[in-house]
Amino acid sequence: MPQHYTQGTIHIKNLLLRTYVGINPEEKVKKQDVLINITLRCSRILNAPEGAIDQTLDYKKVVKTIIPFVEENRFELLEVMVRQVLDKVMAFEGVEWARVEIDKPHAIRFAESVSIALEAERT
Ligand SMILES: Nc1nc2c(c(=O)[nH]1)N=C([C@H](O)[C@@H](O)COP(=O)(O)OP(=O)(O)OP(=O)(O)O)CN2
Repeated sequence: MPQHYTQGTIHIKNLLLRTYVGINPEEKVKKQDVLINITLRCSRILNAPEGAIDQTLDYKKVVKTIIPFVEENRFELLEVMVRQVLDKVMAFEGVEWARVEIDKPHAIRFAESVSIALEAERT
């Protein structure tokens, strides 16, 4: 007996990319690691028939959109990168809600990492 699935989320975990991010002069000439975690809610994944990739949200398309966007652009404020990545995720049809968190490892002396997270909901 099929269940009544209530909520489906896709988690893209620890996508490790390199890009220019920072306000300091040396950060504008040397790429740094950024670690991206994305959680998105999409009802299409609740009942997509087996093999019917066209009836769900293809998480590979999300990843393959984010990778070039992050690696081919330059960012100063981390929150601007988060907002712009979140906008890219929300642009996918079927995404109802999403959270993007981006870590900048070793951004601050004595701290393992600094991250900023933002969420958005389709209204
Ligand atoms: N909503 C879903 N989307 C996708 C699913 C899925 O099960 N549900 N599955 C896939 C693929 O199976 C993916 O997991 C593996 O695909 P692939 O090996 O092509 O991904 P890579 O990024 O490793 O491939 P590249 O060689 O780097 O292009 C996709 N979406």
